[in-house]
Amino acid sequence: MILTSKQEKAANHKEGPLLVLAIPGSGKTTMLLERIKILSRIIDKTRILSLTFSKIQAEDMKERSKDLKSNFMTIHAFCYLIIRNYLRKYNREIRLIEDEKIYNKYNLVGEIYEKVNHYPISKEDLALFFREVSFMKNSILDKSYLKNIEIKNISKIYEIYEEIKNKKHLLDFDDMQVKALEILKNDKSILMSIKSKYKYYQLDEGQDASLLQFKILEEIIYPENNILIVADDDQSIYSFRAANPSYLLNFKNKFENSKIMWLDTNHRSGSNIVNLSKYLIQNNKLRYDKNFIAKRDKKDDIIIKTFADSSKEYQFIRKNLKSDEKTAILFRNNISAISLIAYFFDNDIDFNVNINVLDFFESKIFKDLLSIIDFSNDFNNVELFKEIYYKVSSYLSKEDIEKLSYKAINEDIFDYFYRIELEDYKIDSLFNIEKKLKHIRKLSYDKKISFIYNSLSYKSYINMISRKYMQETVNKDLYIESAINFTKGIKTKEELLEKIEKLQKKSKSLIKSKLYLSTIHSSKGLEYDKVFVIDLIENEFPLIFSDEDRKQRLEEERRIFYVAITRAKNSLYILSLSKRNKKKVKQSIFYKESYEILKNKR
Ligand SMILES: Nc1ncnc2c1ncn2[C@@H]1O[C@H](COP(=O)(O)OP(=O)(O)OP(=O)(O)O)[C@@H](O)[C@H]1O
Repeated sequence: MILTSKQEKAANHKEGPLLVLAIPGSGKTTMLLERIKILSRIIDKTRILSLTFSKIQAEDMKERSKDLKSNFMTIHAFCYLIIRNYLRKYNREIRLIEDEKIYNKYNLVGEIYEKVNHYPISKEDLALFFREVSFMKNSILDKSYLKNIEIKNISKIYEIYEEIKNKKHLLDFDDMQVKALEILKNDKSILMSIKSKYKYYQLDEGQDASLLQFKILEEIIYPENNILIVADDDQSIYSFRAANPSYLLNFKNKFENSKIMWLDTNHRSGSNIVNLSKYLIQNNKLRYDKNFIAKRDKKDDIIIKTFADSSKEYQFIRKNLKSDEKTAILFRNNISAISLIAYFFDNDIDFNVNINVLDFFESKIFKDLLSIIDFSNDFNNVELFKEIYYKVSSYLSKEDIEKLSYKAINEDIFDYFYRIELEDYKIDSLFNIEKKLKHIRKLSYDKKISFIYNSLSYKSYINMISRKYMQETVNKDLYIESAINFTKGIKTKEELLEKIEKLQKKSKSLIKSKLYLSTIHSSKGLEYDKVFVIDLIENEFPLIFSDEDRKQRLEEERRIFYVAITRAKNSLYILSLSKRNKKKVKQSIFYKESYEILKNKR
């Protein structure tokens, strides 16, 4: 491969700080790997440290550099290395509680929450707790940040969590970074040992790094500041994880003698894809303006289409798959994968999938639906009834429910309510619910779900639930459609669990297929011959839950779409639907913007 003059100039950079701002496919990673080769003529390769944000990217770099025996690491792995040095030096022990089976951070916070609030924490609050604490630590904010988070007694829970970790020498991933910075600042000998190990530093995907991560870098590169950072502010899609691209906008002031260079030639995609991405991202205002040059001669194709429903969309995808092309089907919501997977299962099409499929089956909506179905087969079950009575408009109060403690174990809940004192309107609603639940017993799971949603008032309940379930409320039709598609024709719970297990196994297995199903976030940094960006529907993509910072959020969503379309080398498909769960839906704003750009062939 012959490097362009700009790539060559960047790859030949040696001393001092350099920021390379680049467009997608401009060979950032290619240039970084070339730079290792060039530097290794004057220094041992192991003295060059290449850092990146995600494991997938670090693996990709390693894979692409095969025989370049250099150091490629995620920032987290690097922090772990610093901590290991520290532990060895002081003969101490620290335990990671990130993914330990029994004693992990989730169990620990769960226990603390229950002690403080006297009831168990919900799955959603647990995820929110760690998301916000991580954001706070990565942004180097103090704990007053937590005051505005909607979790009961969060500050107290946080303090106890920190105290226990301190006492028992436990660390989670975010602590690892905080601790690494603390060690570098306070322990000169460890700092010096790291400094003497490496001479040149490179950071890929710099737009994803947080302030805390930049501070760690600053400590180790000082005073030579031999750092090369490559970044594309238009591909910054991790603001929720405290990515801080504004640090880079300040690069010139931060480092004396720093240089900035631009890589503006796209070597990946054909000219149609490059042009579309160029004009599309210009709809964002908060960005560096850039040049876009399309280098490849090979003709590329862009197809933009709207289908009546998702099954038509899948049929179209299937018709356009070729087994010898590396192909990605990319989506904004990981829930989008569920129906697609069900379709591929039914049609014996092999694929790789990199999402945690269990998230869907553990989601509130899916669990609620299963509880209602389970109760329909077991009218004696008080525990199940307590979970569902307010989700199917029974009008029963908490006091009514408490009376169930007087019910005989084998007595039917409905019969019990009919024989005790209860208002007429409640009795009427119970008659109705009983009749409908008996009706669904003989239906297959997909039909049960459709009936529960439409005729058992679950739809009204889901519209009213708390803001914490915004994802479910906003995307309720996607959830229901996915549940219906996945359970099509399934008659028993055993059959359903079997299918979920099969899917789980599949998501963990290594397959030779060239077809990848992925969220857009996980596709960053990667490339495919053919890319389908699916489900471009208003409300589903952009996915914005509140009006707060709407403008910025929309720009971040547009960057996500931009990452998706710039993964394609030869063919790009932009696909939308006119119906979701049999309801009319509108095309995403990004679909419309793309359509306009393509129509005007600017
Ligand atoms: N000088 C070049 N000549 C020909 N092909 C090149 C050149 N530089 C890079 N490429 C090719 O272009 C594609 C994109 O390169 P690379 O993945 O390094 O880009 P990137 O800037 O890291 O992309 P992104 O930011 O979109 O992830 C790769 O297939 C690579 O082999």
